[in-house]
Amino acid sequence: GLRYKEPAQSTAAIPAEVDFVVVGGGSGGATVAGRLSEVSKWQVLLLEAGPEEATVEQVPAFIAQTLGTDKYDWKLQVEKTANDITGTIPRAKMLGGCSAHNGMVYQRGVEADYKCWEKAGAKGWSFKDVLPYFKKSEDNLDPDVAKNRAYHSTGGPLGVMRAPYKDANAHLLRAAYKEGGFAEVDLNGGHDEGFGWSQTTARHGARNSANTAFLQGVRAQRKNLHIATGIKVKKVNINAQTKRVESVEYVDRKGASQVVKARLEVILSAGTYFSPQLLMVSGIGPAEQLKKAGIPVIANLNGVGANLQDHVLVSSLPTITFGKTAIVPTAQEMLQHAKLFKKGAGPLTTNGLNSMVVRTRSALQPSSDARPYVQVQHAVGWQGRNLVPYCEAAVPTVNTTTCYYNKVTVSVVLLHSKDAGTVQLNATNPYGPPLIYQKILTSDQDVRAIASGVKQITDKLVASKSLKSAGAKVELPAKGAACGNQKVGSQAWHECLVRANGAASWGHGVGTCSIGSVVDSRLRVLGGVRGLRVADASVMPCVPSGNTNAPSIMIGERAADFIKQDHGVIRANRGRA
Ligand SMILES: Cc1cc2nc3c(=O)[nH]c(=O)nc-3n(C[C@H](O)[C@H](O)[C@H](O)COP(=O)(O)OP(=O)(O)OC[C@H]3O[C@@H](n4cnc5c(N)ncnc54)[C@H](O)[C@@H]3O)c2cc1C
Repeated sequence: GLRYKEPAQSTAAIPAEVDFVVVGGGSGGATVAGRLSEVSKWQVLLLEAGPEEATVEQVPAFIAQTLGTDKYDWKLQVEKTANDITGTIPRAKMLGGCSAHNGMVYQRGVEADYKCWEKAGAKGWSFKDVLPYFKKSEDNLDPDVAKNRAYHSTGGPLGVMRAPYKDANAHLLRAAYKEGGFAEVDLNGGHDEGFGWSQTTARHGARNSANTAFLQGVRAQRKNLHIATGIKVKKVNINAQTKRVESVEYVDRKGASQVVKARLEVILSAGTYFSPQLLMVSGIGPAEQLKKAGIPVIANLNGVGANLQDHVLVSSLPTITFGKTAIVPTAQEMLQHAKLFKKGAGPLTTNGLNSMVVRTRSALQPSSDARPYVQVQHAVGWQGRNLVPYCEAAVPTVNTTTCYYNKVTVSVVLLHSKDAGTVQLNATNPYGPPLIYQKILTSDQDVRAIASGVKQITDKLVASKSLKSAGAKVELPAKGAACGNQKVGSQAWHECLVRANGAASWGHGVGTCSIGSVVDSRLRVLGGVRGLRVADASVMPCVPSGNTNAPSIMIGERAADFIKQDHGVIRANRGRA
């Protein structure tokens, strides 16, 4: 019932000249392109390096199918440094960008996050300023959530809903967090701390990426919207005298270099790792780096590639093995699930235990910081016996067991770190992958804060009567050899485990083209450059206290409004254009 078909690839011709070129069709770019193309007199071209969105990812139970694949993932490598953690960073390479393969969790962050943005120079980006743009996109499909009109709205292009299906183990987890003293709240409804069924970017039980929300429905009708996938942009051509953007250079499907002229503006939405690289190869960035790579300097902006902030997932985590296996379908039931999915119901509509989110302060985070430092999500897994996995029967590329599980890893995440990393140009191969230097757990403060978060959550789960009485077993994080002399379960033991077992990026990198140092508050590139903006996660000066897709889409919404205002299409106001 679920035979998988790859989407047809676009062969659209690329015009020689347009009004706007948007580079990158991810959360920010798809939103900008969709919104700009509402103005019928404007010719808008969206260039995306990856293919069309992988349809398999539209089934929430199959999230992460495309992670690590050559076709749909950039598989970025982190550079090795003496005391830092290396590894790969997943980054989607397809229309929809990371919104097409992420965990679907919809979070906006908290008010204090946007205070941090304003403090960094992002004037006019307080929570009060950005809320209308979150609401502008939103079509909240849960009436009990949507009725809170101060925070939510309906009718926007982006479906937001809780997964319609929750299995028995998810309910058990809910009981455990309640018992642990967490308030069950709407984490997008003005509450900094608490827990709840997570809101997800979905409609009718299926994923709603920025592509399916902002482009898919209008693509065929809008003759002024040109979308070309499989097209990698090489650089932006900027007049060295006037510093005005003239055109975009890209590699066509046959591998030849081509140029498209941008009459009004170019908007870079290639994401946190590629937007700064594109600026640098186009002559905007730290002069020293550009000179080393032989690139003529148009604007010496030291902020380009700096301030890389991310959420950090530690490796030493508690696990819960449940007494019962959730969702073990027979062949007959699998077919039933496929039929239910078409109606927006059943187990295929859930992103697994990603459907439960906890956000809290760490007991050992800096007390002066109003932002919560700890978020908890859950990664399901299988432990025990062999079986023919459900997902594997349905789709060809599978690396998940979301479809059934008896075990969950409690994913504890550090939301704010002391140090920031960098994205740098590779002087010997400036057009190849950029050099990524992360700063993960490089300070004692970070280790203390996250170890305390793991301890807080673990202690509550271990003490949970609901879990115990249902036969679930909570196991402490695996013991590192070096931690034997610490008391098991103590803060010192948790800190030791965090140091011994390491951590990784949670895929939420931001900040490398920050408002205030690379772009101004209207997202225009600084340094006297004209006709160039950045609109994606890279402009966030501080990483939000929550997943970063919704803020990236909000940035896309604002960028489109700034452009419409600056070109006299709408008046300078907030909310709907
Ligand atoms: C595995 C994973 C799970 C995540 N889970 C969640 C979650 O559950 N909830 C959440 O809110 N956030 C999540 N995130 C983060 C969130 O999805 C991202 O922060 C957000 O999508 C970033 O949007 P963006 O527009 O900045 O970049 P992207 O969405 O990455 O878009 C950039 C696009 O530009 C294209 N591009 C790059 N270079 C070029 C070029 N030279 N020419 C043409 N195109 C180019 C890329 O192919 C890509 O499509 C997750 C991220 C990952 C990686």
